[in-house]
Amino acid sequence: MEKKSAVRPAAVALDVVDFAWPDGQQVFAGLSLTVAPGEFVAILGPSGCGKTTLLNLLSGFEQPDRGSVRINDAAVRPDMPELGYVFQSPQLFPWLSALENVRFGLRMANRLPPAAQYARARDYLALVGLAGAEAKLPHQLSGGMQQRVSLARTLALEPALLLMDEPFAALDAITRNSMNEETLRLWSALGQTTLFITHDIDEAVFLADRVVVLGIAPAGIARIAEIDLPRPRSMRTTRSLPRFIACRNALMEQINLAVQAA
Ligand SMILES: Nc1ncnc2c1ncn2[C@@H]1O[C@H](COP(=O)(O)OP(=O)(O)OP(=O)(O)O)[C@@H](O)[C@H]1O
Repeated sequence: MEKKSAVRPAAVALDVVDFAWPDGQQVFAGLSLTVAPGEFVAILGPSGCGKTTLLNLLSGFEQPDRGSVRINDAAVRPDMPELGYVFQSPQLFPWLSALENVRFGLRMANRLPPAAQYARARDYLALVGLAGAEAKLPHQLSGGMQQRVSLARTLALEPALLLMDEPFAALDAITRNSMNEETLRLWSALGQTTLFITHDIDEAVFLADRVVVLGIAPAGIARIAEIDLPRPRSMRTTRSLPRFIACRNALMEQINLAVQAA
């Protein structure tokens, strides 16, 4: 697929980050992680280990008590144009068409005249496989299609860093598999740095260049696994590779150890 944009992917650096909630619960102590421009990193870990908190720190919604979170060498702020988010629920406006939902972010960013906003919104809807669905309202779309609209809305802003918080957790297994392939197709076309939170070990291994396993808070990073499976990846071939199976079994073991250690 042809590149749609000249996204310059962002570098991410968390440097010895401490974070506790106001009630005193420590989630991270001395957490450090760097993500290279264009890298796809999955964050995996048991429930309550701090995955969403980590994303909130990376997006500047929460501030560390100590240490720093930097995007392209600048302290992160929630309004940075580099940042794009995709959440578990598509969060579409029910009264706006698919096209207007995608255009919404562009309208808010106010960087393009209206005709160019519509052109770009159409482009990104087509890119996620929804050409022809422009006029549909969210309730006329399946769950998977709604999540595609949400993805198109975020991608249309051409973020340098895409933060995805369990984006496909609410979808059925078949739709989820096709969204995983779609995510890789879009990532290789657009090239943005991506951090993808998931509970699902297979999903993490299938998608990522590296999988970061978090232990129960405040353990921080329990393991970082390099996933050197060949790209492009597909469900059918990648998931049956012996290396895929070995990698996911090793990660499963690691997560079990993290849970037992808590
Ligand atoms: N706003 C908050 N105030 C106080 N504690 C919080 C808050 N949000 C989360 N926590 C606590 O911080 C810890 C980490 O929560 P977080 O939601 O980041 O975990 P998670 O790994 O994303 O969990 P899950 O996989 O279940 O979504 C948990 O113990 C949680 O109870």
